[in-house]
Amino acid sequence: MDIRNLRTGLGMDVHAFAEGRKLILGGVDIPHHQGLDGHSDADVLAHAISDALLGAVRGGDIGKLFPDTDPAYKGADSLKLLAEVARYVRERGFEIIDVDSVIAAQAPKLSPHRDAMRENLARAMGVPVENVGVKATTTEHLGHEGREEGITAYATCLVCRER
Ligand SMILES: Nc1ccn([C@@H]2O[C@H](COP(=O)(O)O)[C@@H](O)[C@H]2O)c(=O)n1
Ligand SMILES: C[C@@]1(CO)OP(=O)(O)OP(=O)(O)OC[C@H]1O
Repeated sequence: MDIRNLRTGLGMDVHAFAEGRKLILGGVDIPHHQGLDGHSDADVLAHAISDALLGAVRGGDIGKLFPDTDPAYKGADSLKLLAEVARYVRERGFEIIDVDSVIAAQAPKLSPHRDAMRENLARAMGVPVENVGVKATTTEHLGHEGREEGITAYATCLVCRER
């Protein structure tokens, strides 16, 4: 492998909490008194990872591929969008090597769901689960996450151009 073919990507996304919505993170339906608002299922983690991958291949961003004005994506399963992004990355000649992420959420406690999220994300991207990291942190009650107004997710990835 020629290291000059390596590319990194960085993604972040924020969604606000809303009553009467499900909380879907990494494709896991997490029990909570409120969920995240959005045009899609508002899976902020899947969106941040999608943007990291798109950034690494200079492929724009999730809103370019899946406009939030398009009724086709109303209530969309973001794991399916992530799988489409992974296919797009491969079509552009890149292999997905590694993905890491962190979710900033004051509540709920996310660590019990970590491995289920990793497995869903890995399956969607077609990579081994060992190559997908998910972490969680509170923001010590600071900012919109700390006030439980919303959740932020950050992701990085490493890809390699194969052809
Ligand atoms: N929503 C969250 C936030 C954090 N965790 C876990 O707790 C650990 C400590 O968090 P601090 O913000 O106090 O540093 C963190 O490392 C996570 O393991 C969590 O599960 N869910
Ligand atoms: C995923 C998409 C799909 O319409 O929907 P949203 O749930 O609005 O999520 P956001 O991260 O705000 O924008 C990306 C959109 O492409």
